Amino acid sequence: MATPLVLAQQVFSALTNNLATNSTSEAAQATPVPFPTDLSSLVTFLCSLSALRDWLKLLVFGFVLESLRRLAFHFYYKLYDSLFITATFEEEDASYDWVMVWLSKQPSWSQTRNVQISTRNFNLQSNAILIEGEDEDPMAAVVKNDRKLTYLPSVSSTFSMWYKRRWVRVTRNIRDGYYGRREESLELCIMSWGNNILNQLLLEAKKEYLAAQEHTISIYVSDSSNNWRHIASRPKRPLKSIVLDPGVKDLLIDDARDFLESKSWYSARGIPFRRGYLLYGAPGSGKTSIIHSLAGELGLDVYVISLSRSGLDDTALSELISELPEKCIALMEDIDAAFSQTMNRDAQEDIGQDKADQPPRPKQTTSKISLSGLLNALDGVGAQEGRILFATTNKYDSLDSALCRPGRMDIHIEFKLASKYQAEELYRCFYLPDLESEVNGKVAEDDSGYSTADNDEKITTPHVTEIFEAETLPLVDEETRIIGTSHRARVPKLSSSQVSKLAARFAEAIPEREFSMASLQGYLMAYKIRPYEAVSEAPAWVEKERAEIAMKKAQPAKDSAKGATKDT
Ligand SMILES: Nc1ncnc2c1ncn2[C@@H]1O[C@H](COP(=O)(O)OP(=O)(O)OP(=O)(O)O)[C@@H](O)[C@H]1O
Repeated sequence: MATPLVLAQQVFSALTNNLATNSTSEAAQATPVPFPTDLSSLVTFLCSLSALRDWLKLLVFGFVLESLRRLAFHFYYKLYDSLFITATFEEEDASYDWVMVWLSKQPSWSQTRNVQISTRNFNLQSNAILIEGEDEDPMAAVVKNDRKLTYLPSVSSTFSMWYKRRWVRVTRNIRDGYYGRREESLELCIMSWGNNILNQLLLEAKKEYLAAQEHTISIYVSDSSNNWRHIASRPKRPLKSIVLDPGVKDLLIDDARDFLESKSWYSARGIPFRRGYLLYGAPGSGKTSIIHSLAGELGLDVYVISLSRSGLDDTALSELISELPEKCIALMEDIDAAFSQTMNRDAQEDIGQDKADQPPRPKQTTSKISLSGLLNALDGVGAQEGRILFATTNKYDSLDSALCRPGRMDIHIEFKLASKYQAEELYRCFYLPDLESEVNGKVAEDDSGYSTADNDEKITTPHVTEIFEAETLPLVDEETRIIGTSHRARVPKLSSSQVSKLAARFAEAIPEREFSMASLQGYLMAYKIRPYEAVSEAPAWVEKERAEIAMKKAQPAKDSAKGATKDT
């Protein structure tokens, strides 16, 4: 049997003979080359083969070339990194809006030859962004809050601009995200050694944005991918415009303010820095309104957690709550509605036990949230510190006591139907013009809502209704009937003592705790410019409403009686 050494020698001699045949050297053909036995002679031997030598040269040359290329790129990126700061902003992030608004305000954009013209307001109230000269447009003065035009960087193109004597390259990209969704991003590349310039730019953009948002609150909801998404900015509602029983508003605002200032107190005692308020009671009594108003007063954004959102389960809810920012209002409206069955831990046992003589009714749930999932999300390890939770419900008694206990819901406030006091205050809110000026920080003389009519002396007479009768909408023709009041009509100028007197009379006509504030507001809206009639016609309205409510109550009884007759 041939040993490996013998085999190697045979292969070697075949190879050398072959190489020798190809070469022209006769001598090489005649004298066989001895097989090298040590390493150095093997290398010398290999190098003596010219083809192999060429391959080796090529290999070394390629290696050196590739190394040089890599080195050059390495130094290029190093230099680029130290010369340029690159920042990317994703569309769903708030910082994207800041920078877009900031960019739209840069004068250099109006000089650019390739821009996108947009009417998007980036969640701002209209006039925060606008193109030069738009304010001088006479049309803009008439239609005050129309959509303003802005210059924006066009998509997928690159622009250069100067910021504080630094060269900045702006690129706006669009790519296809999940589920075919279009995802936008913005890239700023600033030529600067230090990071400070990026911080300055961001601070400037944020400051400008927040200044423009001063009179608004931002509302966020969760989207189908379980991310918080900004959906709207609403004007702040003045606390004054919400009429609650005496002391309720003060209690809420003082408590929330004190909580926000007590972070160190909580951490010193190891108590989770969270506060929960449960507002319950009659529909249309101002629960949601006071929450939005408080958000404005405290300068917090509102994050609406819709427990009945499809696809929301315990894990997703936990994730959502843990992603709340520090210091915000989390709002869970109609907390009972996520669970169509009675919302307590013994719910399973309750199923079908409403009526002993009937077969159990299968109860449907629209939500995948369980009560324990909700409780864990509210105060589990992932729950955000510093948040204020507001939950509202019309069915207080159906809530589980675990959900309502202090630590989760620290303060429970009942909202009842309107008292006489609330009716009186609501009337005053409606007809006193001061409130309007407080909201906008100026007197809105030409706003149709509360501005004065130029026929003062006529209006203050007791026969004022006749004047306004003439201002209501005329009949267009014989057949067309229009019900309502023209918006061109003006409310009469009333002194505060007159309003007080009328408000007291109005409150007299409204029964205690029988109607919701929302229905009273609806009634007063119909008499927006007729304060005297709002008072004189209130008793008739009360009777009409009572009759309607009685009829609605009687209807189900009638229907079931009809059903019973049919069955027999
Ligand atoms: N106390 C109040 N003061 C002033 N306006 C009120 C008050 N209560 C209700 N309203 C008005 O009624 C409307 C409905 O109010 P809101 O949505 O706050 O009631 P709610 O109690 O949250 O009702 P629901 O329980 O049905 O959600 C709003 O337009 C609001 O302006």
